[in-house]
Amino acid sequence: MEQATMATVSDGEGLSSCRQNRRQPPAVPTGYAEMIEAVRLLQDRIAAAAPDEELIAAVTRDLTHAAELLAPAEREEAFRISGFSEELPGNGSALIPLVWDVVSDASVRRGRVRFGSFHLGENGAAHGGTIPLLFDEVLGRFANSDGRASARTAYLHVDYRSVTPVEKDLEFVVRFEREEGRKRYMTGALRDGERVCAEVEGLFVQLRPGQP
Ligand SMILES: CCCCCCCCCC(=O)SCCNC(=O)CCNC(=O)[C@H](O)C(C)(C)COP(=O)(O)OP(=O)(O)OC[C@H]1O[C@@H](n2cnc3c(N)ncnc32)[C@H](O)[C@@H]1OP(=O)(O)O
Repeated sequence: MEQATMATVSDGEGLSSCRQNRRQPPAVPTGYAEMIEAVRLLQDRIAAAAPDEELIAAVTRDLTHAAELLAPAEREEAFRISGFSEELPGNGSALIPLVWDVVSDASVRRGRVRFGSFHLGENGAAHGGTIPLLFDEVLGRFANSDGRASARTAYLHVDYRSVTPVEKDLEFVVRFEREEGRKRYMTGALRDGERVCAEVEGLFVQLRPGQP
């Protein structure tokens, strides 16, 4: 049985990774980032398409074939790559809106994000559920950074200030406000240029030893 090891991974910017309590994921194989990009593109194309029956049948056949190819490569969570690889845009998860250019110091983290057609709600605006998804990801990673023990989201309070456009590069900023015992208080904002799209306040609670 493959053995996982505990490890701390540097993110290359002098900040400790949030992985100190997790098993180190496998190295990212050549071409993996491109595969996830292809999944993102597929999600966006499916969301944007109104295909006819012939095209639906062809796409279903090819997707089923791709799923069959991947089946033998399934691994336990500790050995998976998608969603766990901080070196990849969006951590290699096609669920999370694409996040990149992330820079941070001890108390502020900034980056860019792009919601695709996959995340569309209506009228060019991102679905309301995708915005807490983004915030949970970027606040959660920051809350778990810098050598801290694992903490989980206790609450996220999201204020939708104006519409969040899809297919446009947006900016986010996240602040590590304070730490009180096991509680880590975070805030954040998502902007389209000068316009505030959404704001968030979140509490992350450090897990007790053995807490699931
Ligand atoms: C490399 C890693 C990268 C990770 C990035 C992604 C991060 C994504 C994070 C997530 O999405 S986690 C998944 C979503 N969250 C959950 O599934 C959490 C489910 N809930 C729980 O597991 C527990 O409720 C939780 C761990 C959050 C808290 O339970 P505990 O039993 O440990 O807390 P406890 O009752 O002892 O409370 C500890 C303190 O927190 C406070 N607290 C807990 N929940 C609260 C709440 N909801 N609102 C306000 N305060 C809260 C509580 O009042 C108390 O304050 P005091 O110390 O001052 O007394």
